[in-house]
Amino acid sequence: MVQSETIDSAAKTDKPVILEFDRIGLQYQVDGNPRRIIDEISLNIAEGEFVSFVGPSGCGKTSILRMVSGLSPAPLGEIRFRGKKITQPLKNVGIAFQNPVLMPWRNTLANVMLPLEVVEPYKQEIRNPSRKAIHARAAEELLATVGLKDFAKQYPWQLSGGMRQRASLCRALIHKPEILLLDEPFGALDAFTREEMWVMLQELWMHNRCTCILITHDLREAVFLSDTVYVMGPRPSSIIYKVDVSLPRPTTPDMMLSDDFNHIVADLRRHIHRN
Ligand SMILES: Nc1ncnc2c1ncn2[C@@H]1O[C@H](COP(=O)(O)OP(=O)(O)OP(=O)(O)O)[C@@H](O)[C@H]1O
Repeated sequence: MVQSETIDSAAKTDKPVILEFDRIGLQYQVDGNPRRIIDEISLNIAEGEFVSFVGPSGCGKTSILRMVSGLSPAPLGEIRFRGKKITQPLKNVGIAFQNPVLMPWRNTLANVMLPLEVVEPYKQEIRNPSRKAIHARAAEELLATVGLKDFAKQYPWQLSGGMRQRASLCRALIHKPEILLLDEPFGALDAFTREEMWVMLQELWMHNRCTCILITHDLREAVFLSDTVYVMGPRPSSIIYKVDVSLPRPTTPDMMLSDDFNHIVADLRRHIHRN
C-alpha cells in the first residue's frame, strides 16, 4: 500500500473525519542507534467509526493509541483531532487496557465514577451532592447495561475477570468520551467470555456511538467489532492492508459461522502471514 496516500476510510461514510493521521512515524534511540518502529502511516478515521489495528508484536500498535490519547504525541508527522494537532493529553478519551486495574479500595460503582473526579466539567459538578447523585444513577444504569446491576457495591476482588473488564469499560465510557481506545481489552479472558464481551461492547458502542480504536491479536474479534481493520506490517511498520467490513450490524455470534465472516478473517490472516 502506498503510504504517501492517506487511506480514507471516512470517505465511505457521510460522517465527518474526527482523526487524521498525517504521515506519522516513530523512532527510538536504542544503545545510541536509531531504531525505526513506525515508518509512515496516513489515514483518516470518521466520527463514530469502529477501527481495529492488527499486526505482529512490536510493530507499534500500542504506540499508536498513546499518540491518539496525547500521552505521547506523534514525534514524527502529526495526528489531528477535529483538525487540531494533538500535542497534549485529550480530555474526551476513554481508555481500557488488557489489565483492568481497578482500585481495590473502591467498590465497582466508585471505580466507574473515578473519571468524573478528574475530568472537567464533571469534576466541578460532582462537588454538588445532588449532581453527584444524578451521575451515580447514570453509572448504575451503565453497570446494568453490562450485567453488573447487582455488583455496584462489590469490590474488584469479588468480581470475575470478565466482570472486572465490564466495569473497566463502564469506567472508560462514564464521561461520555468522543474516542474510546481499547488495548487488547479481552486478551486475558477465556474464549467464551471474550465472545460475550464482543456482543456487549458492540451494544455499548451502538448506544454511545463514540469513535473506537481497538488493538487486538484476535482477527475474529477485529472482524466482529470493526467497520475497518488496518493490518500493520513488521517493523518499521506501515499499513499493508485494509479491510472494510460490510457485515450487517449488529454482528451476532451466529454470523461467525458464515462464509462471509470467515472469508474476511482468512483474507486478513493471509495478509498478515505474507510478511
Ligand atoms: N521507550 C522506548 N524505548 C525504546 N523502544 C521502545 C520504547 N517504547 C516502546 N519501544 C519499542 O517500540 C516497539 C513498539 O511497541 P508497541 O508496544 O507499540 O508495540 P505493539 O505492536 O503494541 O506490540 P505488542 O503487540 O507486543 O503489544 C517495541 O519494539 C518496543 O520495544
